[in-house]
Amino acid sequence: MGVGRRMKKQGPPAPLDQATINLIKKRKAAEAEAKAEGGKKRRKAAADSEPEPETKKLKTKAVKAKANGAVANGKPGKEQKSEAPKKTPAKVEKSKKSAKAVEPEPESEDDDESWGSGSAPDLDQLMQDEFDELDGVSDGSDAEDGKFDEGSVFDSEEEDHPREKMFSDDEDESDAEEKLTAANIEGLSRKLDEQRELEEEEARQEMQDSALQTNIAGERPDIFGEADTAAKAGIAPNMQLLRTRITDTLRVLGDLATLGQPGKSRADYMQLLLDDICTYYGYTPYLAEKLMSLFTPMEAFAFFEANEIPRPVVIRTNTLRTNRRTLAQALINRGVVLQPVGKWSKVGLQVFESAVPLGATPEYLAGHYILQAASSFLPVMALAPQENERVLDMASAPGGKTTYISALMRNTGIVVANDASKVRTKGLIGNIHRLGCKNTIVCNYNGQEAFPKILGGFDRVLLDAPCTGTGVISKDPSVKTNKTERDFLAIPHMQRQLLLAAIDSTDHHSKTGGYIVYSTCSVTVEENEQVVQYVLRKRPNVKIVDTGLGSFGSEGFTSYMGKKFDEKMTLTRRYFPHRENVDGFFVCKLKKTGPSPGASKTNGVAANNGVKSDKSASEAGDTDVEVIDKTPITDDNGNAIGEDAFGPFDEEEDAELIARAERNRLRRKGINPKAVLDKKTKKDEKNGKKEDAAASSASEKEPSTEQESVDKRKKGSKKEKKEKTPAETETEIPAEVKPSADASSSPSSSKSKKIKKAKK
Ligand SMILES: C[S@@+](CC[C@H](N)C(=O)[O-])C[C@H]1O[C@@H](n2cnc3c(N)ncnc32)[C@H](O)[C@@H]1O
Repeated sequence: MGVGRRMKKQGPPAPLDQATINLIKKRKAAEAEAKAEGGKKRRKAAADSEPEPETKKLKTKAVKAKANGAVANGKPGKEQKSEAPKKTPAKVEKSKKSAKAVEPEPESEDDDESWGSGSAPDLDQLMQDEFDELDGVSDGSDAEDGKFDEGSVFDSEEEDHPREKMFSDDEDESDAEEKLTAANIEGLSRKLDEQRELEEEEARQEMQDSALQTNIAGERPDIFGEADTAAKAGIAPNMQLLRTRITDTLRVLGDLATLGQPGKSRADYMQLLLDDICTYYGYTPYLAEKLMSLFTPMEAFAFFEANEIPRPVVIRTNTLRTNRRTLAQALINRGVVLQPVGKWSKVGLQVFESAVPLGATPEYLAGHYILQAASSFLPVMALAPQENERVLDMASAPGGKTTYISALMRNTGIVVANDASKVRTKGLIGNIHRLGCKNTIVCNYNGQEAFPKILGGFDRVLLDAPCTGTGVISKDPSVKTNKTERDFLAIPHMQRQLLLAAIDSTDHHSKTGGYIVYSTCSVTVEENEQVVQYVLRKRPNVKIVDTGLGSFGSEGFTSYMGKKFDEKMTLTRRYFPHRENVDGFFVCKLKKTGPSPGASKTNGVAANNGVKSDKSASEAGDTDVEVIDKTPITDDNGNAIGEDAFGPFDEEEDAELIARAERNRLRRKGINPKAVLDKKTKKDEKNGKKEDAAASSASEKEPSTEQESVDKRKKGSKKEKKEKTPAETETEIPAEVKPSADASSSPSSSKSKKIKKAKK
């Protein structure tokens, strides 16, 4: 298949370039200083290239504001960060690679820089390949793709749906890049400066690291003594000292035998590290421990650090309305400094500075772009929706992914955008209108209950599940303290049920699809691999398949804390702020291979298909989940067959028909059905509970009828008995067998309730 073909050729997207943003900020600060001192030549050159002096002033202000924002964001050590960005070994390594990657091609376009921190060893060559390939692909064709992988996914789709035909007359991509770069001359003029600064920073960091090494070499730092002293003093911790102790502890943990103090175990150091991280970064011990368990101590530190830094701002061109070149030009004219997010994506733009609010430009209001985190593109790229398909976005508000799906489908087919929150659907509807998505229907259901009961048989389903948000702490630091143990039980439970519903809503006979993508913006195993593992047990009719996102990101875990997961979990993808400089994300793609087996039901909805939950589900201690697989039944050619094409029989509907038949039967016998109803049931009937009322009152509230029935039963033939409907049995049941009759009535009752629920 085409999925991943382009990715193979062009290589994975490089991480977003935070270094460039940091450098721009630093450069601006230095620029201001230099100006105060009389100015520096190279800054003047940059100033000369600035077409509009007023805009430049504004930009400088914007940068300062940004820099201040960065300082204000995250309590501890912020000043330190803004002055000399703290670099973990991983970051230093990235910087090295970045500098190397950018260096050989000074004349190349901005893209190289924006992805210059890529970790791929032969990034230059990969970039070159990407660039070559762009010539054959139109700008608009990929425009819907996100900043990162969109390009590759989109390309993968092109084999079956050559979108370039629709948009190939947009422009020559190489020309577009050049024009864009020329227009964005300021960014280009900084390139060499930035490269040099990268190298300088790298050298500084190395010196700092080696100095630190020297300090502790040959001695065993008394880290615990420091901690005790501070604790005894009862004073607020000095953040600078705390940070130093964290790095010291990390070093000791790296060589415990040499540096560890006698009598102190690894666990002691880990506990100290955990405590210090909680104090320094402001996490609850519960969450800090959970997050630390995902990494080595050193990498955990890098992760916590990355959570203190905002991710790069990225916008996605909406190709339903424009193309990237036109958009970039328009924004540059407004004083936005940007560059293409990567050559493999012709729609993503990384924004470095903006003199105007990006959420209020005329282009924004006209729906030419949407502000969208780079990682948000990944699930949609993995979903790879095709034109003319039926796609369900099960938890869709505010619609970043929905609108992307819609655009990838070129406004063809149908996108059902659902969200359980009515309030949030307002934002969703706003985005759909603004971006001009005309193939999208919005609905407001609890995904667990509504699908596939109300609607099923989709070619593809995206479940971008509600989650704890541990991947987006830089955006929402409240996650550090407001997520409790209970959340980490309740939320994964909901995610499991939603994913089961997503699977059951997918048409495994789809000629073009049959795929489900599950994603979260959380990094915990409970919300990711464990959820997938659960549904693999519950639904043997799905398997994990390649996301098509190439080697970008890390593989999902195949084991965690003694738990073993499906070996294909390596096909799932994890993204981390400190590795890829994107929000933490998880993406898993599933392929449905057959109809869902009878399984279980959650949310207290009684099973109505008579199929019991499977063994594994019971073992897992889950409540039963009702499964109504509305996958159309088709012949070998995939053509729908007769009535079954609309799905299996609806037992709830049948129950209503049976109850009606019972009322008619009573009438035929000369009995007024209403006469057998007591006042209560009459009230119920008025409220629409006719079936329940008829059943229960006939069996319990009408002694004469019941007695008559018993007499009849005594005399009656076996044949008559056999002919009785369940409702009849219920009506005429002898007193001694009432319990079972009641039991038989209760599903009917619960079914009526469900009918009403569904109707609502
Ligand atoms: C991660 S957000 C979705 C973001 C969206 N996919 C986007 O790209 O803009 C999760 C969404 O799930 C919705 N949600 C929560 N519980 C749900 C449920 N049971 N069924 C459907 N949607 C639900 C929330 O209202 C929230 O909007």
